[in-house]
Amino acid sequence: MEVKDILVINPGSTSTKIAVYRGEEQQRLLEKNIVHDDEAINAFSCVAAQKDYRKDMILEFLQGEGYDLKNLSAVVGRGGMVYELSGGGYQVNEKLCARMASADIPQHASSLGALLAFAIAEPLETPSYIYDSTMGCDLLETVKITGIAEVEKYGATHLLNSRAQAIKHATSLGGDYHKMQFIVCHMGGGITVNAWKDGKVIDVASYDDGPMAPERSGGVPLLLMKKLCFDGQHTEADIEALISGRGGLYSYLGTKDCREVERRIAAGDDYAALVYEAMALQVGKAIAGLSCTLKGKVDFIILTGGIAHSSKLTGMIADYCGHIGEIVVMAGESEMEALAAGALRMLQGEEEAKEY
Ligand SMILES: Nc1ncnc2c1ncn2[C@@H]1O[C@H](COP(=O)(O)OP(=O)(O)OP(=O)(O)O)[C@@H](O)[C@H]1O
Ligand SMILES: CCCC(=O)O
Repeated sequence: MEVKDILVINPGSTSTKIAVYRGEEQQRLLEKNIVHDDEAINAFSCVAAQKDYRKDMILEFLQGEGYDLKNLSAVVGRGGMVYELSGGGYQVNEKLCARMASADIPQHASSLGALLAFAIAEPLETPSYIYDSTMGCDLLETVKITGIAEVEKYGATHLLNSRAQAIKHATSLGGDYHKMQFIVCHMGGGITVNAWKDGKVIDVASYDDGPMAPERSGGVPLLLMKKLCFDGQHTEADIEALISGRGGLYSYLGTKDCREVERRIAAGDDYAALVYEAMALQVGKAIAGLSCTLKGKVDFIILTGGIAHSSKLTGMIADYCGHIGEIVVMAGESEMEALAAGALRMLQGEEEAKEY
């Protein structure tokens, strides 16, 4: 089939990134990072309720650019927090949308990817997809055992960017990432670390059990968490915000911006230096833990995401875990290109679009 354009939608907690890629060459025609007003976002009762607000802003932008939606061959969104998904791509249908909007899954802006893609594509009778959902890991059965029989570990991670960077690095080595064993640590507002074998994520240190991050708590000793949960002062929403949104660096230093933390350290702020060192240590410990899942055979360790721009932090992490394998810094992310490339493969039948 002739591929015209692919609209890519990547919803984040504070912004919706969109881009239009043209044809098999994937030439980027348009792109925009729509930044949302904090107050507007906070006024919604849940993430799914933001769908029409964000959809209208996307359509307004495209209309303003004079873009004709009839040129779209597909719309692809970031995959969200549905536990049952595995890696790769899915066709979006009503059942998947209902699950992404359900209150039973963790609240995360990525779940809007399917809802927005479907809402825009459906009236155009155009296919919609998600690719590499945040929950699309293939955890080992042993990894799923938590220590409490009622609850099973799930794998929430930055799968999309991790796979994109791993493919890039493996290709630069002249290899196939399916045949390599490695660890990817994505460091943005949240930090997640994942272990890869046979082209799949088999273990994860996530934002609720892994390292602290600019706005995430990471794993906190359970008895201390129990105390906070039952102290009569914290609501469920407060606890959720401490885990994701107001935890991590923000909780200690009142900022989520690592550049600001580094400015404070340079100005002699010992407390900022202590907290930043703790974050580097926790990342190093997560990488070391995952090297155990890979039984010590680690071909490389990729540090990626916005914070990987900091040579200070990547140096501190390498200091803790450089003995485990070669550290490769790939700052930033390639999520938009990865979504477009996934959609193109599905449109062309090179990769199966799974059905939920
Ligand atoms: N040059 C730099 N040095 C240090 N930190 C940086 C630099 N550039 C960006 N950062 C930090 O990267 C973080 C944001 O990263 P990024 O933009 O990848 O996150 P995000 O997209 O908001 O979240 P996520 O990646 O978790 O979805 C911020 O803490 C920011 O301060
Ligand atoms: C859930 C994976 C991405 C994140 O931590 O935000």
